[in-house]
Formats: sequence, C-alpha cells, structure tokens
Amino acid sequence: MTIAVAVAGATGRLGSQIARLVEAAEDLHLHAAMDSSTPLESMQGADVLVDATHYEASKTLVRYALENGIDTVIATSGWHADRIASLSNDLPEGRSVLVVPNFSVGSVVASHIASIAGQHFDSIEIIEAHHEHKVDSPSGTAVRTAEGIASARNTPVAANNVDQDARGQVVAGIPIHSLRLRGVVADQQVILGGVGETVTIRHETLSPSAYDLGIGLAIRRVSARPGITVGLGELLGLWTVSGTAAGGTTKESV
Ligand SMILES: NC(=O)C1=CN([C@@H]2O[C@H](COP(=O)(O)OP(=O)(O)OC[C@H]3O[C@@H](n4cnc5c(N)ncnc54)[C@H](OP(=O)(O)O)[C@@H]3O)[C@@H](O)[C@H]2O)C=CC1
Ligand SMILES: O=C(O)C1=N[C@H](C(=O)O)C[C@H](O)C1
Repeated sequence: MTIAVAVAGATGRLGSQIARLVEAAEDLHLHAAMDSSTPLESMQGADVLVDATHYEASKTLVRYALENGIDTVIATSGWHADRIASLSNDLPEGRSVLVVPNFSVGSVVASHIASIAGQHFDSIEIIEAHHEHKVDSPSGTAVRTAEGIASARNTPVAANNVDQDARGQVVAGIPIHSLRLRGVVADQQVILGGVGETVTIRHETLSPSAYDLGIGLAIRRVSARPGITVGLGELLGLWTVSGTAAGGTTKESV
C-alpha cells in the first residue's frame, strides 16, 4: 500500500529533505508539498502529514490535519510537554500523532543515556549548539532531554542562581544554554556534576543525513500507533519504556 504524505515546510531545510525522501521511496507518495502560502486544504486526502515548520504555524497545521483524519508526524520544535498534553486532550478518536524532537538515532540514544545518568547527579546542565539559521531556542531536543531527565528522577533538579541572565533558560529545573554558530549542524552536551567529577554525554549531528532513517520510520509507522507517541526510542526498538510522561503523554522516550 502506498502512503500519501503531505509535507508542511517543504521549502525549508528539513521539509525539503523529507519531500525528497518521500519522492524517492516506492511505497510513499508526495501528496502535497506545502509552504507558508499553501492553503491548508491541500493536505486533504493525505494519509500522513509531516510538519516541519515553526511552532506558531505548526499548531494550526497539526490541528487541521487531525480534524481531517490525517495522522501526523510533528518534527517542529516547540511542542513541549504541556502543549502535547493539551493536544492529547483534543485528539480525535483513532488518530495518531508522533512527536519527534530529533530524527537521529544517535540523539535518541544520547538523550536516553542522559535520563539514566541524571538519576545519579543533582547538578545537571545542557549546552546545545545549532547552525546560525535556526530560528528557535532552546532546541526541541534539549527541552525534551531535560523533560526526560526530570521525569526519570525521584527528586527535582534544582540548579543554583538561575535568576541571573547568563544562566540559561531553565526547563524542568535544568538550565539550557543555546549557541547558534556558523559551521555547526547540531550538537548537544548534557553535563552532570558530582563530587570531584563531571560526566559529559555528547551527541553531534555531522550531516542532516542522520535524520533519514528516522524520517522514513516515522512516516511508515505513525498510523500503527493511535494516540500520541513522543520520540523514536520505541520505534527504533532501542528500549521499551511505559508510563505516563510529564504532561500526560501516553508514551515516553526522547
Ligand atoms: N525533528 C528533527 O529531527 C528536526 C527538527 N527540525 C525542526 O524543524 C523545524 C523547521 O526547521 P527548518 O527546516 O530548519 O526551518 P526553515 O526555516 O528552513 O523552514 C521552515 C519552513 O516552514 C514553512 N512555513 C512557515 N510557516 C508555514 C505555514 N504557515 N504553513 C506551511 N509552511 C510554513 C516555511 O515556508 P516558507 O518558505 O513559505 O517560509 C519553510 O518551508 C524547526 O522547528 C526545527 O527545529 C529541524 C531539523 C531536524
Ligand atoms: O533546527 C534544527 O536544525 C534542528 N532542530 C531540532 C531541535 O530543535 O532539536 C532537531 C535537531 O537538533 C536539528
């Protein structure tokens, strides 16, 4: 069976990559390649919407898709736990949403390792670096990593002096520091401080081709998972974690 795919953000960096992958796959059909001037109705008839836009646009695109019977892969950053919980409350019966903060396998693995390590350290901060054209900060991956670390712990993380401007944006008690640099694709370090030691868990994306595997998997598998799934961990078969995520999502992984 061929899956008809609408790509929102198809003129952008990620969306154009997704549209190329869809066009090249025999079992996928590019039903609509949407940019900011494309009417929402053009996604009608698609089986799956992949949203790779900006959060403000994403909110409208995603709700329209779900109301029109289209399962949705959300690649856009900005879908934090509370916003996912709100989407979950209004999710039409039978529809599937896969929120993917990061399509890269290495990023999923690194964030999961951080959630394990975070159970053994009370001092935790994240530094993320991205290309200079990234419009949002902190990155969706860093936010999800912080949320994942916090939800795996029994006690909250409480960083010191976070009222000072240079201490980063605090998510789930964890300060996130964002760099936007020419030459970088994407890079994240989770730094954990203990007594007389630190541990750094670092993932570097060297090329956007790191996203290819996860993009294909997300499109092909989203409709088999009714409800809201966060992250690719389970789909990649890396682990199975059940339970309720912070904010009430039904599946938990980064
Ligand atoms: N999950 C993951 O692994 C990854 C996620 N991302 C995330 O994907 C998102 C997009 O990133 P990137 O591709 O770099 O961004 P770009 O700025 O390159 O592209 C943004 C795209 O969104 C489109 N757009 C804006 N508003 C609308 C709208 N109302 N309807 C339809 N399309 C719209 C733009 O269209 P127009 O050309 O008309 O302005 C453009 O095609 C970001 O949130 C980023 O963080 C990025 C990489 C990997
Ligand atoms: O904008 C990007 O480039 C990326 N955005 C995502 C994020 O915000 O985490 C995923 C990846 O890091 C690349």
